[in-house]
Amino acid sequence: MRIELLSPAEMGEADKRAIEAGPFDGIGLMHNAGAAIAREVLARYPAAGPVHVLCGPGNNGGDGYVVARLLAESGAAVSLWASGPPRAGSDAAIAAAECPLEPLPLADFSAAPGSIVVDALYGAGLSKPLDGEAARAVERVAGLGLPVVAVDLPSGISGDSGRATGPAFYAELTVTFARKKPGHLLMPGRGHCGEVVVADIGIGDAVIGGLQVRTFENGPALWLTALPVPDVDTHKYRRGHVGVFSGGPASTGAARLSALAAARSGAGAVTVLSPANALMVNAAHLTSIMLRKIDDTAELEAFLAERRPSALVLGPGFGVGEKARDFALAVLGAQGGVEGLVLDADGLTAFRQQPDLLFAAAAPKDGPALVLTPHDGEFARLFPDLATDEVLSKPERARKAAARCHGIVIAKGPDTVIAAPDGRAAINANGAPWLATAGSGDVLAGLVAGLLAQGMPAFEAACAAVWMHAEAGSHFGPGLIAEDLPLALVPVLRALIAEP
Ligand SMILES: NC(=O)C1=CN([C@@H]2O[C@H](COP(=O)(O)OP(=O)(O)OC[C@H]3O[C@@H](n4cnc5c(N)ncnc54)[C@H](O)[C@@H]3O)[C@@H](O)[C@H]2O)[C@@H](O)CC1
Ligand SMILES: Nc1ncnc2c1ncn2[C@@H]1O[C@H](COP(=O)(O)OP(=O)(O)O)[C@@H](O)[C@H]1O
Ligand SMILES: [K+]
Repeated sequence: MRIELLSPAEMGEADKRAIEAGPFDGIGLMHNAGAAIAREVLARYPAAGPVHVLCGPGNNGGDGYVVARLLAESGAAVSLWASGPPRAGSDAAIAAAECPLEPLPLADFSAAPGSIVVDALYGAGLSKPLDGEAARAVERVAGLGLPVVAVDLPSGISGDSGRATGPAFYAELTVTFARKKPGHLLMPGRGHCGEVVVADIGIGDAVIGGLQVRTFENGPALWLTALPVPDVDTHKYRRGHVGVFSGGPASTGAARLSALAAARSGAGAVTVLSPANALMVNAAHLTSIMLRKIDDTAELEAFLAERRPSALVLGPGFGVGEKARDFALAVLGAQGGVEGLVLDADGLTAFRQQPDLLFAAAAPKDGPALVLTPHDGEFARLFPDLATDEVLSKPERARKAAARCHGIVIAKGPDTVIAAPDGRAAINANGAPWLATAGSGDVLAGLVAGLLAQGMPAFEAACAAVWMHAEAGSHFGPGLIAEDLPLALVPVLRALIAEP
């Protein structure tokens, strides 16, 4: 799988370098792009009524002129609507000159029911919200309920951020070129794209490789080789030991969900670290998972020294306060052995007044890795300036947050972004809304810790956990509750670790 996600600027650069490298010049790439779209339209809508191709003034429109010509040559009934002529001397102007159809003014756009729309108004070059005749065309197409095939991106959607700053088409199918763009995976863009097909238009892998892209679609290709598989001669403590802090007697379930997920991920041993007053309730619900009393920092330090856990989860159901801060700082300051700390939920909120205290503690390079798993609300508590910066895309926010906290940030949601301080970012797109259920995040936190404990590098562990969690949830589907997720991980792991 080709997992790089190209920003519109990187796509422009790829285009330029591909033209320099040959064999295709600009109009050659445009012919390939138009041919790929025409092929998809003919394959998917073989009995289609009239096809209406809407062309903008740039190269996205240029692709549209190629599509219109090819569909007309194949015998389809095609109408061409343009918002104005392409710039003289551009590739789009060549494509328009090659197209025998006379464009009608976009302002007059109308279509009969049963028609299909090819949206070639704006793609990578979208620079402002759609307005005027383009906005009206979006409205009319939606009003008529016509299926839309988008060229590169549905017009109105930013390829960088997935945002719709104004009206935007809802496509049934989006055909993009060379690689997906972040806007195909980020919300609301993903919801506008329908199915996304990536067409090869002659931009080689070497060209993409030369761009040093730092944004990826999350999937096994990004981390499978780092996924821990036990050696034949392993023993349970070599498979990693995870400690999960429990809250008080009325809020212990979240920690047990994390603990179960850590165990299912393959950690050899998991211990719930419980305050004395919650030991009985935890004991009543734990079997393979161990239990230990920890009420203060001294007891925590004794546990770290004696039992040498390799990763810890702090936050689910824990309670917000000084104890959460003290424990997190004690884990981050632990000498040797601890691979990582996953801070979730209350563990994040506990630092809302003094986020710098947390970030400074995570700064030393030889200390435990810090992984933060905020949903939008928690993100805003730790990074209020980034959360309210309307210019930043979700990956840009997560990257800046990761650099600031010296840790991995898992910015959760339907389009979870995982970012590392070194600038890598992955966008996850295999989730489903069934995952939006109480306790689902607790399972994710445990899963990350389980992988960290087994020695997986933090960015890869975070990406793998997010993908497996989403895969388990979307396979399970309707009726999912968080208790189901740890067991639902089993078939996902089995498929990933299957013998070749
Ligand atoms: N590898 C590539 O980069 C290739 C790109 N191709 C096509 O080229 C497209 C990019 O072309 P362009 O860079 O010309 O960009 P667009 O065609 O997306 O936009 C063209 C121009 O419209 C103006 N504009 C943007 N948003 C507007 C708005 N809301 N209202 C009014 N005017 C607006 C901009 O100033 C921009 O210069 C891609 O999306 C793709 O379809 C293909 O031809 C094949 C190869
Ligand atoms: N609409 C959605 N589509 C896919 N995944 C979602 C959606 N909404 C939430 N999720 C995922 O579900 C989990 C919810 O975590 P969180 O908000 O911490 O809930 P909780 O605290 O109840 O466990 C996250 O992994 C998030 O990415
Ligand atoms: K488009």
